[in-house]
Amino acid sequence: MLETRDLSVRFGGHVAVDGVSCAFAPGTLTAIVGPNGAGKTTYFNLISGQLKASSGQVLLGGRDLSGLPASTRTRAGLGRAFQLTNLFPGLSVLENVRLAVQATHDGRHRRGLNLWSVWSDHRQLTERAAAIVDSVALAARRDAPVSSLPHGDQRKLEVALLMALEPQVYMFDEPTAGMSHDEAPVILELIRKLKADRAKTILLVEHKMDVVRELADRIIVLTNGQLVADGAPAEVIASPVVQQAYLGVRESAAGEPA
Ligand SMILES: Nc1ncnc2c1ncn2[C@@H]1O[C@H](COP(=O)(O)OP(=O)(O)OP(=O)(O)O)[C@@H](O)[C@H]1O
Repeated sequence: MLETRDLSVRFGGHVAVDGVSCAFAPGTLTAIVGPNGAGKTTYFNLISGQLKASSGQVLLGGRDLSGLPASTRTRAGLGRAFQLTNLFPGLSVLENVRLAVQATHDGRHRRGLNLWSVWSDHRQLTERAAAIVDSVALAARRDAPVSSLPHGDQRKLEVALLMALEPQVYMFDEPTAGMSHDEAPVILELIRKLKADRAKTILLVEHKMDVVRELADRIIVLTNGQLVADGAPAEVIASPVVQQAYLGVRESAAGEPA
C-alpha cells in the first residue's frame, strides 16, 4: 500500500500541493486528474522523491520514505518512468534495457564473482531485456542507438525501462503525450497488462479523459494542490465539483479537459 499523509510543498508563497492524504491499494489503477497547474506532476515528484516535501509523509508498505532520495525510493519499489536523459544515448535500445534489468537483478542477487554465473546471468538478463523490448513493440529497433529514436519510440523505451525495474508501484505521467494515434495503443495495452497483475499499484496522471475512463478503477482530482474528489470514475466524473472545476462543457464536447 502506498500512502501520502498530509503531503505539502510550498514554492515561495505558493502551495503547489496542499495537505494531500491518500492511500493507493495494490491491484488498483488510480488516475490523477485536474486542471493545468493543479499540482499533479508536483504530487508525483513528492512521491518519487524528485522533490522534497515541505511537510507530510510518503509511506510504502508501512515504511516511511519521507526524506529519502529518489534512488532509495526506487529500490524500495516506487517506479517512475525514466527521463531518457538518464540513458546511454550511444548504446542500443536492447543494451539500455539490459542495463536496467541488470541493475535490478544485481540489487537483489548480488553474489561473488563466478564466471559461470556471470555468463549464465548475462544470457538470462539479455533474454529478459529482449522480452521487455518485444512487449513495448520495439523489437525492430532493438539494435538502434537510443539517440536515433523518434519521439514515440522514446516513450515506449521509457515504459520498457520502468518494467525492467519490476517496481511495486508504477507511476505514469501522461505516458502517451506526443505519441501518434497508431503508437498510443501499444502503451495503453501495456498498462492494461500491468493492471492485470493484481499485485501492482498504478498511478496515472492523464489529461485524456477517454484514456482515464478506460483504464482507471478510481479517480482523484486535484485543484489548486488540494484533493477535491476521490472515487469511482463514473461517480467522480459526474460530481458537481469536477464538472464545474475541471471538465466543464468542453469535456463532453471534445473529450479532453481544458
Ligand atoms: N520547481 C517549481 N518551482 C516553482 N513553482 C513550481 C515548481 N514546480 C511546479 N511549480 C508550480 O506548482 C504548480 C503546480 O504545477 P504542476 O506542474 O504540478 O501542475 P500539473 O497539475 O502537473 O499541471 P499540468 O497539467 O499543466 O502538467 C504550478 O503553479 C507550477 O507553476
